[in-house]
Amino acid sequence: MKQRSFYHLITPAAMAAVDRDAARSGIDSFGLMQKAGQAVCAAALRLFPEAVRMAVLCGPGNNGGDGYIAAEALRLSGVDVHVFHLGDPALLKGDASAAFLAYRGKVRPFAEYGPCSGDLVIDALFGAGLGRVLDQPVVEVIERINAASVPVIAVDLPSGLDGLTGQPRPVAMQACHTVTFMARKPGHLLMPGRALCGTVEVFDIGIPGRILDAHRGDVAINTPGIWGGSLPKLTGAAYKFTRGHLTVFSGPMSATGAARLSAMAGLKAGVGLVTLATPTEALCVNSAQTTAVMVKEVDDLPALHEYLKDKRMSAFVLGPGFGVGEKARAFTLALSDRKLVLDADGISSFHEKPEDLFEHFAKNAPTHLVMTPHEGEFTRLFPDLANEPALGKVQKALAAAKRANAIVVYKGADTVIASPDGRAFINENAPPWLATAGSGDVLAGIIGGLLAQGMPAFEAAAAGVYMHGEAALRVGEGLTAEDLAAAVRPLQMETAF
Ligand SMILES: NC(=O)C1=CN([C@@H]2O[C@H](COP(=O)(O)OP(=O)(O)OC[C@H]3O[C@@H](n4cnc5c(N)ncnc54)[C@H](OP(=O)(O)O)[C@@H]3O)[C@@H](O)[C@H]2O)[C@@H](O)CC1
Ligand SMILES: [K+]
Repeated sequence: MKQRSFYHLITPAAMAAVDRDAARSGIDSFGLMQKAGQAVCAAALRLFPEAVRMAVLCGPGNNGGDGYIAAEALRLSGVDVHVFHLGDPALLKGDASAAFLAYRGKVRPFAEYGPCSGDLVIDALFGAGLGRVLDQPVVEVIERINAASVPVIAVDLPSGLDGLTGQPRPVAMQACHTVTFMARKPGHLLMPGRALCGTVEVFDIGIPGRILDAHRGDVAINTPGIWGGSLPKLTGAAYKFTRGHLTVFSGPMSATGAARLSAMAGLKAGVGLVTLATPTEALCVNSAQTTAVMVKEVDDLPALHEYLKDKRMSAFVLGPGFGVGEKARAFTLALSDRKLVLDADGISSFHEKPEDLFEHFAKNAPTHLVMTPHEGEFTRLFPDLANEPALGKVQKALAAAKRANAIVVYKGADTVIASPDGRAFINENAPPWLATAGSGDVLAGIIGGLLAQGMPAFEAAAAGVYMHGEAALRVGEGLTAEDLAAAVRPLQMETAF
């Protein structure tokens, strides 16, 4: 697929390999550095023409080299440039050394830099080559710059930010703008990295696409450009039974709202029929509150087995408001050969023995289980992964997906959708106001609706997360989960570019 490479992210390690291959293929690596530094200069002049002085902080590697190129270009533009070097500039090697020699201004030791009002900081300390936790003196300067709130333009990555995990090591520069090269890295999208980068500009320094493609992994931005072709298609011959039948399990009398939100969202996502499977005690309240959604009593396991005899029931959502406990476990396991979205209480019910869940779904190939844990639920089911500081959110979600043989939607401002086959997407279209009570119930319903219409599980989960973000953007700030469910729309192929 031609456009595929555009959406893929590149890890810092892969970028280093790209760098090596570019040099081997005869591309002038100093020329790349010059273009990178010039792009940083252009961003500084464009965004901060009023800066009183520009302080360029240069580190010991090629990120520092970009800083020297930018500094010289700024100096030639008449800017009052002050360069501070971390370490001994005489130790610079290769292109970075050449960039240092090309700079015609004065260089002072890093420790002499103190932020002043009117400064613009150009942060060229560390980029993709950050290999360990920062030393204390560097930590202190970064903290001082962050506390002074002077604007910072970061070269490639805010220094201290791990480009793979999006985590600070242990602190990172707070940038208002980041200029990166050729492609974003996972750390530009994952939190808190995304917030530390400010706006991210991807500048093309001219590395051929074939070299980038050779090193791209399986992590991409969650966008219709990748999975749009798998979206349900409405044909003239469609009628309600050909558009799938979603079942959402309701909780007891006192907790029915969550399941109704899921049911409504599933319907809005385009599924032909939605049934709320409800305990008898909640029948009246569910019947009184639904119109397009049908209601059916399913009280216990025998009733569920009876219900499942109808093979037209194409997908299920279990968890929102359902209640944690034995009934949730038994219902989930009874659904192990069906397409299932397991959310909320459905996930938490396996807190004590997650292996029971994993074993029952282990043989499905390809998987048709989608789990949608938020941070707390993820920790309940995968405590070892959640508490492993060396792993980023993508690696955690991928490891969980493999262990559970499930699509894992690890929710948050930077929701990661991971597949047991090693593919992962990072979502970026969710506005902050999406973090509201009931929002997760709506998401589970959308994904269930897409599963019921025949979309493969990974693509359904990714598209569901994207449509959830779109619905929140459509409603705007101050949304409630009811507004959100009502604003869900099937994604049209025209918008799936
Ligand atoms: N990709 C491309 O095609 C292009 C890439 N370009 C640019 O190159 C950048 C990557 O350059 P890079 O590989 O030299 O890494 P960089 O970030 O400068 O750091 C490495 C240095 O830091 C050191 N060091 C590491 N961690 C440390 C710590 N915690 N505390 C202290 N020191 C630490 C490390 O030391 P060492 O580990 O070797 O002892 C080494 O000296 C990339 O971000 C982009 O800006 C552009 O020029 C255009 C073309
Ligand atoms: K940097």
